[in-house]
Amino acid sequence: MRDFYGTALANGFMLGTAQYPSPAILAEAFKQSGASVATVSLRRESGTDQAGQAFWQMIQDLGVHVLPNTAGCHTVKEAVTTAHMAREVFDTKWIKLEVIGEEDTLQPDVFGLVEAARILSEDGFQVFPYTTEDLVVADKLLQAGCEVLMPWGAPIGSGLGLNNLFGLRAMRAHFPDVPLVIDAGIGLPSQAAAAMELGYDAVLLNTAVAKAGDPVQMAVAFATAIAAGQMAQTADPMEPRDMAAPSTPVIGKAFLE
Ligand SMILES: CC(=O)[C@@H](O)[C@H](O)COP(=O)(O)O
Repeated sequence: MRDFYGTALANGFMLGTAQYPSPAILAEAFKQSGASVATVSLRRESGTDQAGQAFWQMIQDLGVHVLPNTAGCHTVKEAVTTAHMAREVFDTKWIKLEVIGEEDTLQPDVFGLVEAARILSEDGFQVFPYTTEDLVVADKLLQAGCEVLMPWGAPIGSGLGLNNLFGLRAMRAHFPDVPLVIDAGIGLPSQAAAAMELGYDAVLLNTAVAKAGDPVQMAVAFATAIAAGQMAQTADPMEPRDMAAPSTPVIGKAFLE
């Protein structure tokens, strides 16, 4: 697995912290799954009141890498301000940058995203941009200083999985050295496994775990699938072929060697 701004993660499971039935279930989902990164929205949780402080403390106590995000920001200014607040609260340079451009799909405003990425990178942030699978935008984000890209699987909260396999595969092939994370829209562990099999370095998801009937069990299922997908990828999977090929050996030739 590629490093994220020089940080090697124990696994490719990045888990969101919103919408759980209770803080105890959230904590247990992290503990049992071993997810290595927790992403936190500063705009949804109040950082100043007592409940907000307790929530931040609980996240810190999970002992995982914290990736604050700018979820809910619609302008460059909002996103940049939120990133600054996040750096103060969590004492980290990491920021998952979201600049939402369209309400029905929560599609990123890629123009605002590139601008905000440049401003934050120049200010010393290590930016994880939530983007589409557009290769031109990806290039602009890299030029703006991003060293990680996070293309969407599908719209946030949709659970539709990997909507554009061609685009996601092309992105992996086009940027072989860039750490890539599928962010958003993942509904099932099998989709997360497929992302890792494509050669992605991590998967970030929230809704599919938090909204499951049993979030803890679902988090473990995702952790298992992500590990399996990564293991399969490094085992050099076979190339699919159009024609049949007998898998039963001819007599007297059981092995290739
Ligand atoms: C938590 C977070 O950062 C979300 O904005 C993220 O994109 C996850 O999306 P899903 O809820 O679709 O998994």
